[in-house]
Amino acid sequence: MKIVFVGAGSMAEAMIKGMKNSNEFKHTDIWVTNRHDNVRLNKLSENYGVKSTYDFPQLFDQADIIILAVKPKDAKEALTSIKPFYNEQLLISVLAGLSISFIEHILARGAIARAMPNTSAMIGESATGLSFNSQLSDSQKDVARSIFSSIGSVTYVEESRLDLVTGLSGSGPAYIYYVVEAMEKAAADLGDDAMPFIIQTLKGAAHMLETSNQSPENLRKAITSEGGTTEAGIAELDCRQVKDAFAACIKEATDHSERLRRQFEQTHSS
Ligand SMILES: NC(=O)C1=CN([C@@H]2O[C@H](COP(=O)(O)OP(=O)(O)OC[C@H]3O[C@@H](n4cnc5c(N)ncnc54)[C@H](O)[C@@H]3O)[C@@H](O)[C@H]2O)C=CC1
Ligand SMILES: O=C(O)[C@@H]1CCC=N1
Repeated sequence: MKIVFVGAGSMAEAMIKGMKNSNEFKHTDIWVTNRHDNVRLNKLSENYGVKSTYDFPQLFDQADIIILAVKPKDAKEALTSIKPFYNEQLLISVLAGLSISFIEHILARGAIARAMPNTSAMIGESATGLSFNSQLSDSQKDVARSIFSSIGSVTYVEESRLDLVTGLSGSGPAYIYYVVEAMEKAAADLGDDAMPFIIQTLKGAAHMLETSNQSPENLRKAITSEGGTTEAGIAELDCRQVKDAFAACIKEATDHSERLRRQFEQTHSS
C-alpha cells in the first residue's frame, strides 16, 4: 500500500517514525515530499528508509493514500499542486483549522478524512481524533483507523468536535511540557536529579489514571491528607486559579482553531 506524505515536518516525521516502529506499514511503501528542502528529505530517507522525490508523476503513481501535512498557510498551494494527480484515492489531512469542505472545494471530489494527532505519534502514543466525509468506503475507513492506531489511540469524532480535540490533545503535549518546565524550575535545588522525579511522577500518574478505574478527583483526594503537604500545595494552585487558567487555555486554543478555519476560508474562498 503506497502512502504519500505531502509535507515533511515535525508531524510527518512523528507519524512516519510511529508507523515504521509499529511494523504495520512497510517503510518502503512510504513516500514523502516537501516544498524544497532536499537535505530534510534525505535525512528522513536515511533515518526511516522512506522514499522521497519532487517528481509528482512518480510520487503519486499508484498512490493509495495521500497524507497532507503542511502548515495551513501552505494548504491551498499544496492541494492545488496535488489536484492534477489526484485520482480519488483516500486523502487524509492532519492540518489544524482546515475543513473537509474546503479540501473538497479544491479537489472537487474524493474520499477525504481529517485527523488531529499529536507529536507523541513519534513513540506510538498519539491521541488522535478522526473524521470522514461521506465518500470513504469501509476499507478506506479501516485503513485510516489503522494508520492512526499504529501511532497511538484513535477515536472517531464528528468534524465539528475537531477544534476541541485540537485545543485539548493536538496542542496538549505542549501544555504538559509547560507544566514540567515549571516543576523543573521550582525544583532547581535538586539540579539534574529533578527531572527523573518529575518524569516518573507523570508516568505513574498517567498509568494510575489509565488502570485504576478511579476519577482524577478521587486519585487526588487519596494523596491529600488533612493538614498535609498536598493540601498546602493545592491551596496555592487554587489561590492562583490554575484550574481556570487551564480552562481558558483549552478554550482559547479551541477557539483559535475555529478562527484559523474561518480566516483561511475567507482568504481562500475564491
Ligand atoms: N506539530 C504538531 O504538534 C501538530 C501539527 N499538526 C498539523 O500538522 C501540520 C504540519 O505541522 P508541522 O509538521 O509541525 O509543520 P512543519 O513546518 O514542521 O512542516 C511543514 C512541511 O510542509 C512542507 N510544505 C510547505 N508547503 C508545501 C507544499 N506546497 N508542498 C509540499 N510540501 C510543503 C514544508 O516544506 C515542511 O516540510 C500543520 O498543519 C499542523 O496544524 C497537527 C497536530 C499536531
Ligand atoms: O499549534 C498548532 O497550530 C498545531 C496544531 C496542534 C498542534 N500544533
